[in-house]
Amino acid sequence: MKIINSKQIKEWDQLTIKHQNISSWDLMERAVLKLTENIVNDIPSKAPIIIFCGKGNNGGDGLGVARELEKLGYKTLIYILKSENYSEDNLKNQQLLSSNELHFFNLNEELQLPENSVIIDAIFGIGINQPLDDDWNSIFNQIEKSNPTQIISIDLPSGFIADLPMQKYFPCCKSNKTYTFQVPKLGLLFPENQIYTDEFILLDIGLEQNVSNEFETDYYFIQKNDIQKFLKKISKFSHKGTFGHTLIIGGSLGKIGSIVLTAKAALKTGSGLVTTYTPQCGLNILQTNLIESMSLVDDSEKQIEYFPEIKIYQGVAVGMGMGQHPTTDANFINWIKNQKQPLVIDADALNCLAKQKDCFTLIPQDSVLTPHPKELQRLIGEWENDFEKLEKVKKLAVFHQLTFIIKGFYTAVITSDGKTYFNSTGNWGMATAGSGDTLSGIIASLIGQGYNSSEASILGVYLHGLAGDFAVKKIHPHSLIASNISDFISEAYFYLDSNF
Ligand SMILES: NC(=O)C1=CN([C@@H]2O[C@H](COP(=O)(O)OP(=O)(O)OC[C@H]3O[C@@H](n4cnc5c(N)ncnc54)[C@H](O)[C@@H]3O)[C@@H](O)[C@H]2O)[C@@H](O)CC1
Ligand SMILES: Nc1ncnc2c1ncn2[C@@H]1O[C@H](COP(=O)(O)OP(=O)(O)O)[C@@H](O)[C@H]1O
Ligand SMILES: [K+]
Repeated sequence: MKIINSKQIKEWDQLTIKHQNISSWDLMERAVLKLTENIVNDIPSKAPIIIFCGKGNNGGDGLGVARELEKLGYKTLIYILKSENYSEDNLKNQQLLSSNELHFFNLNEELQLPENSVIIDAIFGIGINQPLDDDWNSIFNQIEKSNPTQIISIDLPSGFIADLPMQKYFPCCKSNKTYTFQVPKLGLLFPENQIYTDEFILLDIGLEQNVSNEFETDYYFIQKNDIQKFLKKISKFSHKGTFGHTLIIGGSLGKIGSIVLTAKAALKTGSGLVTTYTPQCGLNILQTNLIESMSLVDDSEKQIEYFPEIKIYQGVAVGMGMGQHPTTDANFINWIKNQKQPLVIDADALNCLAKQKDCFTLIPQDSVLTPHPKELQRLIGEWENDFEKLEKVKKLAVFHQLTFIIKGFYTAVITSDGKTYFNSTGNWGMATAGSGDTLSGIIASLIGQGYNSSEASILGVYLHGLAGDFAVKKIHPHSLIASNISDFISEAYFYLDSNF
């Protein structure tokens, strides 16, 4: 699914109105019904509800929801911003409510807000592209002080600017949940913006799909149907060779577990053969814990000193648990600069590269780098905000023809053609030791199975998160450990095979 900016969404609304031969009111009514249908599941039937409405169409949505909730027997208190210029559909919605139900407010007013209410925030949506006046802080503070049981935002937390960096001092309503229409808004996907809403939920309001080609973007949100489109078909004549031979290079004394995890993930993702290359201390551990894998060992007991020939392998991952012994570091650099085939580069291999000047020139084209935020910062230096981070990485990806995976919630895959794919699967239970090692194994396996680096990264990140999501249905997120993720890759595949 494409992620487009606020201006494009407004154009999309207009094109939908034209192509579907409906009015803007009809579209708002669709939004209102979808919102109500969802919001009623969030609200206990007796809960006091306060709906804050602005003067534009976001306020119009809020007023419409108030009307529908009242029809269902809920009691609502409606506050609407006093204004001279309401949007047409906002006014029409006001007229459908009796005037004594509407409380008009000014920014400098003390409001009478009952405590422990559910607040619906429909003041601003995608209609703002600059920060709100500081005066808004008084309203947002009063909302917060009233101890609401939950705050639900419509389309965006009011004051949130979706397409530009937010500054902590910009006034903004902070909510527990945001129902956002049709497509995710870019800023909602950034880790630095998690303070504005705990989660967002997409609501499909039937914007015209036939016109979505009109909108150019470099940003995508990856869901099941996107992934299904590029899954390879399997022939019944397939054999071990079809699914590739994956090599996992890494480990050091005390960190062999990371290689067990990576190799297990590669096997569970479907590699035909998996070989590991570790220092000697890894041999017994691997041969005992993962009998399906084959082991090669370095001459050295505790850390890798000589890196292997990799030509016969179709997928190669390097760096997990490798440590940063000076000999390992020096020989890794000598080795990598002579490689021609794409590698999945993780953990200590990234840390080692980060110590080199112009490190990206040493990496074979089409390689995949999988840094977590700290590793990324070592590689590219500081960034001011997440927009700048993405721009920095995009430039490097295009210039050096690499794929970067920035890990976290909504992991971002930045490909060598400058596009960014945000992942929609995964959960906090996956913030556990070795979860990244598992991801590297999945991606190396997919490259071994013939996916190109971008496809393997997008699919791998999705599969990893999905396996984690299936895992937490059976295992509490606190108790989830990395090897559990691999155990649920099978469930993830079943789900992708299905059409529901
Ligand atoms: N037909 C449509 O176009 C649909 C629109 N929808 C809703 O409409 C919203 C967009 O509506 P609007 O375009 O009216 O925008 P908003 O309702 O988000 O805000 C617009 C109002 O805010 C004022 N404003 C803008 N920047 C400001 C600032 N920095 N400080 C103070 N005031 C500012 C504008 O003057 C205008 O009155 C969406 O977020 C969504 O909730 C939905 O009903 C779906 C259909
Ligand atoms: N809160 C979260 N939500 C979703 N995924 C997460 C979350 N926290 C971590 N992850 C995922 O878990 C993995 C952690 O990787 P990493 O930090 O490299 O772990 P390790 O070094 O222990 O293997 C990444 O794929 C990341 O996207
Ligand atoms: K809002």
